[in-house]
Amino acid sequence: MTKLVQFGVIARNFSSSSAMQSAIKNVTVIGGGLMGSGIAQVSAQAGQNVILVDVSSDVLAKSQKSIGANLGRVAKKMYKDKPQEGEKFVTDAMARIKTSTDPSEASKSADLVVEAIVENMSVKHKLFSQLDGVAPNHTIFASNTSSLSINEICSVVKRKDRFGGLHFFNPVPVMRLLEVVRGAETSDATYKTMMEWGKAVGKTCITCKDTPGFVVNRLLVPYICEAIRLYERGDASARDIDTAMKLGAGYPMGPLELADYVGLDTNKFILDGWHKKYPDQPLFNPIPLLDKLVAEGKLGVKAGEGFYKYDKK
Ligand SMILES: C[C@H](O)CC(=O)SCCNC(=O)CCNC(=O)[C@H](O)C(C)(C)COP(=O)(O)OP(=O)(O)OC[C@H]1O[C@@H](n2cnc3c(N)ncnc32)[C@H](O)[C@@H]1OP(=O)(O)O
Ligand SMILES: NC(=O)c1ccc[n+]([C@@H]2O[C@H](COP(=O)([O-])OP(=O)(O)OC[C@H]3O[C@@H](n4cnc5c(N)ncnc54)[C@H](O)[C@@H]3O)[C@@H](O)[C@H]2O)c1
Repeated sequence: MTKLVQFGVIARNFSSSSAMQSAIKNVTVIGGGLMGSGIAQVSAQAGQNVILVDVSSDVLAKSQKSIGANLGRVAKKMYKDKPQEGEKFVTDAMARIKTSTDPSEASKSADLVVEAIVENMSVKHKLFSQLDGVAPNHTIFASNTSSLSINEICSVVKRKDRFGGLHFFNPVPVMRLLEVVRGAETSDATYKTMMEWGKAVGKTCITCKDTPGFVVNRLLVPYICEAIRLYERGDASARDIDTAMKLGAGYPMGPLELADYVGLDTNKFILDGWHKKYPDQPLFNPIPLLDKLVAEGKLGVKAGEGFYKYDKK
């Protein structure tokens, strides 16, 4: 029995110039959280058929709601004076997204599988080894990992030449960068297809080696961690640290606001993983305050509280 559920009522034909530039037509996104829902949205916006997968149907329902709202924001801008066309844009994109709780079933017709599940090597291994046996031969596998090694993630699959990293940024519909990560065995053809697909979904792509944090997170995560340490020492208030970096360095968000936005659990997963691998690097040392907040369930915006309090969505 198929577990695919289509949302959006009317499926209309869609042709977009961006969709024509990519060999990828069918994308399966695994993980329907913060990142997966954004990746599903930009893929559908670009005219691709998307299956969004999560273990939780509640998460999928929440994703569906947020994708609808975010598409509405995009449509408002794109079709300022043409609300009917804006409405059609939203309906068409929504109709291209199906949801599923069965990763194997959902990968059977995929040209590309983008994984955006929890930042944990053994959970990612379990998923990819399961999918390797069921996805078609030509299917490219990609991970949206923030910090784990692409070579290590793909060690469990046979298709190492058809595996790479596609690292998006939060919020996916807004952030223009995509880091395309080449593993040791990623083929030229796979790399080229990933770059073309990235452009087709509207991103500016850069090429990264499989090094910890690639480019952005190798710089950004130690910066966020230093801000948490500064706050933990009592050197300044959270508000003042954030104001300082917004007004003094021109960042759109301060580091503690950004930590809440990314998710304190994700920040902790990244730091713990790097500390384990590189115990002599003091920038990667554990931070007791971060550990405490995560243990208390204060994971940031998504939990309603982190360094700050938020309205629960
Ligand atoms: C850890 C990981 O591996 C890597 C990461 O992802 S690190 C995190 C990277 N991300 C960042 O650094 C984000 C930094 N923050 C920002 O750029 C900005 O604060 C922000 C874009 C999130 C919000 O901007 P802000 O001006 O405060 O709010 P807001 O006015 O609501 O949004 C700005 C625009 O984005 C749009 N927008 C915001 N969120 C959106 C979403 N989820 N979907 C679609 N559009 C969205 C708004 O409609 C608005 O558009 P407009 O200016 O044309 O009207
Ligand atoms: N949060 C960020 O700013 C950010 C930015 C770039 C990359 N990333 C990376 O993207 C990935 C996802 O991060 P997120 O912030 O979206 O996390 P999230 O917690 O918002 O979402 C993860 C989702 O994956 C689901 N899931 C877990 N195991 C699964 C499985 N086996 N099969 C299907 N679904 C499963 C969970 O139910 C959850 O809904 C992580 O690897 C993270 O490091 C995060």
